[in-house]
Amino acid sequence: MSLVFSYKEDFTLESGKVVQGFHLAYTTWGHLNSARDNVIWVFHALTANSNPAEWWPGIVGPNAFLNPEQYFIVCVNMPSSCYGSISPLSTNPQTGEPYYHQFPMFTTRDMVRSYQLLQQHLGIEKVYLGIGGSMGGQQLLEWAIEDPALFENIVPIATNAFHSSWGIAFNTSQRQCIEADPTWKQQHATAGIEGMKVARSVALLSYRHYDTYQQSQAGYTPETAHLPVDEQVARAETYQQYQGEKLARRFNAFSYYFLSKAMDTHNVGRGRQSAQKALQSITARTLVIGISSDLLFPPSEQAFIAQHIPGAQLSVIDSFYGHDGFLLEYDTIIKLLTGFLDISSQHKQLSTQQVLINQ
Ligand SMILES: CC(=O)SCCNC(=O)CCNC(=O)[C@H](O)C(C)(C)COP(=O)(O)OP(=O)(O)OC[C@H]1O[C@@H](n2cnc3c(N)ncnc32)[C@H](O)[C@@H]1OP(=O)(O)O
Ligand SMILES: N[C@@H](CCO)C(=O)O
Repeated sequence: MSLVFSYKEDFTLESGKVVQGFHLAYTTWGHLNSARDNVIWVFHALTANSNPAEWWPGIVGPNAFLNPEQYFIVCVNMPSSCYGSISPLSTNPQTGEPYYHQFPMFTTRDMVRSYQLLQQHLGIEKVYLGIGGSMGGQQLLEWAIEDPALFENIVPIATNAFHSSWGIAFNTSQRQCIEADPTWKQQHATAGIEGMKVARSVALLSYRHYDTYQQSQAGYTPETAHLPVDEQVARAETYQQYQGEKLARRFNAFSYYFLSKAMDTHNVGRGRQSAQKALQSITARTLVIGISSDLLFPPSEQAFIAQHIPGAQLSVIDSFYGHDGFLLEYDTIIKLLTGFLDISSQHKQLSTQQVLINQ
């Protein structure tokens, strides 16, 4: 069910800026059981939406591993995204016009603080499993630190505790692409869209891997393969162009810009002594998953997370997809989740038995 949560009060962001209310588009699927202990909270990454069945169909959906028959599944469209939550395209109550460039950036911590208000609204006191990849994993870690008692299990995938200099450099280059678009300073919803196409093609270089391109984009497009060498067009060339066009059909340059800024500021250690200390405060059972060929969030970042969360397990999936493997390696992720959650439910039964025996 697609829903919208509206918060009417002032909401103060980490930056000190105040938004006069906000709204969150979210999806719920299934029913909260009487024990209120079947909640799965899924966090989406940069350009996805609040419907995980669309972008994680192997993992979430009817008859899938995370299914609405068994669980109450919640996913929120992150603030700044153009899929229904407060964003640069929303009306600024102070001017009556869209925010556009004046949008107050939501950090990953601000996002989580907005989700906490939705959590209260939904009457959720416990989350059985929090799961998310990339920027979704960043929010999950923030929340597991903000409110350690909330999560029973967490599975952060292909993510980090603070965004790396390498990641910030990639994001900066992408914002430079948008800034170089002559329409970017204009006040309309499609400003910067040509720049965003180039930004996406730069981003693809960090989401894929040398081997992904070698295996899926070798050679020349069939239409030009017979032409003289100076007229041939490489598959990798049209692929890069196509990916930019494809995103421009469904996304917005303002959202892209502010989300990439938010990712850059992600640091669970901010105001908490250090990232290590912050991670140490997590009490949820934790499985951290990495992708062996991830150039953007390399496995060393997941090793760092697992090293500092008490009792955390680490699994690295051997994949040639690169960072986007977290969206594509369904079968392996499900295998890992099965092992991890089986043990969790055994623990749950055990602790219930212990409670009964103690009584
Ligand atoms: C509201 C929503 O739609 S949200 C749901 C969609 N988006 C998201 O969820 C965001 C997360 N998902 C993603 O980032 C991506 O979908 C991924 C990573 C899961 C998969 O990426 P894809 O782009 O689908 O796969 P891949 O990299 O193999 O590219 C396939 C596409 O490129 C095209 N393509 C492949 N090679 C070439 C080439 N040489 N030249 C031109 N086009 C090419 C294919 O025809 C295909 O096009 P299509 O998507 O229009 O069918
Ligand atoms: N490919 C992902 C971003 C990588 O985290 C997306 O478009 O959301």
